[in-house]
Amino acid sequence: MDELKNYIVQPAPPTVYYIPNFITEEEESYILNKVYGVPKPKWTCLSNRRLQDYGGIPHKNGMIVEKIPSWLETFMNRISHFKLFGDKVANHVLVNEYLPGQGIMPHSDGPLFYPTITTISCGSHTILEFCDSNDRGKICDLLLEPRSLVILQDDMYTKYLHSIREVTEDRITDCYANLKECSSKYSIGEVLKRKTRVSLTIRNVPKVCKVKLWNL
Ligand SMILES: O=C(O)CCC(=O)C(=O)O
Ligand SMILES: [Fe+2]
Repeated sequence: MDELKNYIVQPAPPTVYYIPNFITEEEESYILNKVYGVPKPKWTCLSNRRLQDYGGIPHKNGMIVEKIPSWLETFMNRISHFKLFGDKVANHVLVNEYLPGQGIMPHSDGPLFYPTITTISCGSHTILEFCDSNDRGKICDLLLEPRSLVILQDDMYTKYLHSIREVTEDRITDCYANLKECSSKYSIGEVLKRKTRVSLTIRNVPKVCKVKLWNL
């Protein structure tokens, strides 16, 4: 945790860490190859995005644990190293794919996860927006660059909702809370076109059940 203190995003409510270039370009291509190399049934298709679950499907009675491929474990270990999940390690990865114009409605990740979200972005930037859960008033926006890691905890997990707007481009404003932490230097007014973004959301599901499989 201590090594994260240089990455805290100050104008945002507690707590946001933003690490640009958390992975290299080679690792980004490697992740994209693995994500697109799965058999088609691995994808769950929703109306406005596709996703893949690794580690199991979180459930209130406990997640039935599934073996995670070793290529993903490499990145989970890199996250677990920060000790963000109490005395536990990451045990679940949600892969989301967004085409330009796709997004996700305001929501909170809820009680099935330890209240820390860590997300690696691949292939495109996006804008992650936060709003108040009562009046939907804007709290802040974060510019997530490709290859970055964002970590959300505390009020940013429990109190506010997060969302991604269904747009194909974003105009840079000085309102992005992490603009000065970004690796690229953007000019105000510049327009960034969204490409296909694949995000890896790496979390801990505290309640798991290991089913015993009998040989009948
Ligand atoms: O893709 C992202 O960065 C956010 C995904 C998300 O909020 C979720 O799946 O709960
Ligand atoms: Fe979420």
